[in-house]
Amino acid sequence: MVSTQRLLETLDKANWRSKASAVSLSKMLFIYSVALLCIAVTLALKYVYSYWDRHGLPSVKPHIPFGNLKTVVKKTESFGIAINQLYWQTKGQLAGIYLFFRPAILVRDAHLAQQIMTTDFNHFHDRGIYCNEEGDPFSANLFALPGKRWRNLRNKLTPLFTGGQLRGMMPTILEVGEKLQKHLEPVAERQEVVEIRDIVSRFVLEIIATVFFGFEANCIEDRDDSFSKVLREAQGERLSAVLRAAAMFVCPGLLRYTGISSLEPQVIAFVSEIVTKQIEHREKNSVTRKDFIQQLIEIRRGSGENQVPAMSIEQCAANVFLFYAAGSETSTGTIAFSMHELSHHADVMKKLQDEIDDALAKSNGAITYESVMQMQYLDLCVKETLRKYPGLPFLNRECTMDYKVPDSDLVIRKGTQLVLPIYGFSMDEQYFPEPECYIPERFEEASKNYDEKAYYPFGDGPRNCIAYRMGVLITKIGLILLLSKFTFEATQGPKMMFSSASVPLLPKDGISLKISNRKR
Ligand code: HEM
Repeated sequence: MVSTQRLLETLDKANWRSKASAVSLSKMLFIYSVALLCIAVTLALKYVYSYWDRHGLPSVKPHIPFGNLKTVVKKTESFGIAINQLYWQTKGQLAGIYLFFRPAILVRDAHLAQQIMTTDFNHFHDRGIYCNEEGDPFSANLFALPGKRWRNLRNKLTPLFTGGQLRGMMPTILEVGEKLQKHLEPVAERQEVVEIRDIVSRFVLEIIATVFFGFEANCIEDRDDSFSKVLREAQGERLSAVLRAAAMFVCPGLLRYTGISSLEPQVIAFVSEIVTKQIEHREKNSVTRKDFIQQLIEIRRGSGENQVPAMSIEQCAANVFLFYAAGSETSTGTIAFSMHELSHHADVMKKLQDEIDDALAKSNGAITYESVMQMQYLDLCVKETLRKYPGLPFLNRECTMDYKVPDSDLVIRKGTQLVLPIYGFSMDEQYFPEPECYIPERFEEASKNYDEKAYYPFGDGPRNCIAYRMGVLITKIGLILLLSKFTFEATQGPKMMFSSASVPLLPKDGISLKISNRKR
C-alpha cells in the first residue's frame, strides 16, 4: 500500500517536474526567438542604413528607424524644412540620405539638378512616388504616373493650360475677385487686422471650385462652406493626412501592401461625387459650359475617335483633385508670402501700387489679361517671392536608367530616389546674393543678379508644372485686387517661422496684417 502511494507520489513529482521543465523550455524558446528576432532586425537595419557606406557616397548619419526624418516624426520640422536642413548639413555635389528606410540622394548642385530635369530627363522621367491605378485610382494622377502612362496623360491635359484657356478663365477669376474686394471693404473701413493667408486661400479655393469642379462654392463669405471644409481637411495639418502624404514619398510600398488609400476616404467620396455628377449631367443633357470639366468631357469624347484609351470618370476626378491639391496651396502661399514681404518693404509696396494704378488707369479700371502681363514690377515681385518661398521646397525624381554622374566616377543606379532641394538653392548665396533680403530687382533683365541655372520654382524640363501660367496669373490677379484698393501694415516681425506640419512651407502663426483703404 505504502509503496504504491510512494510510487504515485514519485510519479506525480516527475510529472510536475516534466511540466515545469516543459514550461521553462517554452520560456527559453520564446526568449531565444525574441533575441534572434532582435538580432535579425538589428542586422537588417544596419544593412539598410549602411547602404551609402557600401556604395561609397558620403551620407548623413541616420537615426533608427527614422533615417534622416526624425524631426518630421517628432513634429518639430516639416518635411520641406527637414530636407532644407539636410542641404545645409552636407557638403559636395551629392549626399546620401535616408527617407525613413529608403536611401535617396540629395542633389546639392543646382546645375546638376537642372541637368537631371532637362537634358538628362530620359534617365529621370518618373517621381517614384506611390501610384496604384487598380487598388487606389485616385493615386494614379498626372503627378504620380510613371513612364508612358504619364506622357500620354500629359499630352491629353496640356491643351487645358494654354494662353487661350487662361483668357477664358479671366471672367471667373474676376468675378471671384469682386467678391473678395467686397468682403474686405468693411474690414478695411474699420482698419482691422486680418489673417491674410486664410482670406487668400478662400479666394483661390473659390476660383478652383468654379473653374475645375464646375461648382458654385461660397468660400469667401462662408468659412465653413462644405467645399472648403472637406478639401481643407484633405490637405490640412491633420496627422492622418500628413502621414498619408509623407508615405506617398518615403514608403510607397507601405500604402500598396497595407491597402491604405493615399487620401482620406471621405475626400475621395466627396470629390468623386461632384465630378461624376457634373460629367454625367452634362453628357446626358448636352449642357456646355466654358470651364475645365467641359474640357475634360471634350477629351473623353476625343479619346474614342483618336483610338487613344478614354479617360474614365474616376481618372477625371483624380486629376481634378490633383489640380486642386497642386494649385491651391502653391498659389495661396505665393500671394500671402508676397503680402508679408510687401508689408515689411514699404518702398516695394509703393512702387508696385503705382504700377498697378498706372496700368488700371490705361484700361479704364479693368483688369485684363494683357494689362496683367504688362506689369513688369509685379512680375519681378512674384519671382522674388517664389525664390524666397518656393511653392514646393524640394522636387524629386527617380532614376529610371543607370546614370553616370558627369565629371565623376559615381553611377546612380536605376530605382534610386533623388531629392532636389530648391529651397536650399534659393537661400544659398552662391546662387542668390543676399538671399535673406527681398530684392525683386535681382530679376531685372538688364541687371540680373542671380544664377539662372539655380532658379526653377515651377520645376524644369518635360515634367515641370503643367499649369505654371495659371499659378502666376491667379497670384498676380490676387495681388492686383488687394493692392489696388487697400494698403497693408505688418503686425508681426519680418522673420518667417514655418509650421512643422505639412510638406509645403506654411507660416507657423499665419500672416496677420492691418488692412485699410488706400488714400489717393
Ligand atoms: C504659384 C503656383 C504654383 C507653383 C509654385 C507650382 C509649382 C510646381 C512644382 C515645383 C511642380 C513640380 C515640378 C517638377 O517636379 O519639375 C509642379 C507640378 C505640377 N503642378 Fe504646379 N505650381 C503652381 C500652380 C499650379 C496650378 C494652379 C496647378 C493646376 C491647376 C498646378 C498643377 C501641377 C501639376 C498637375 C503638376 C505635375 C506635373 C507633371 O508631373 O506632369 N500647379 N508645380
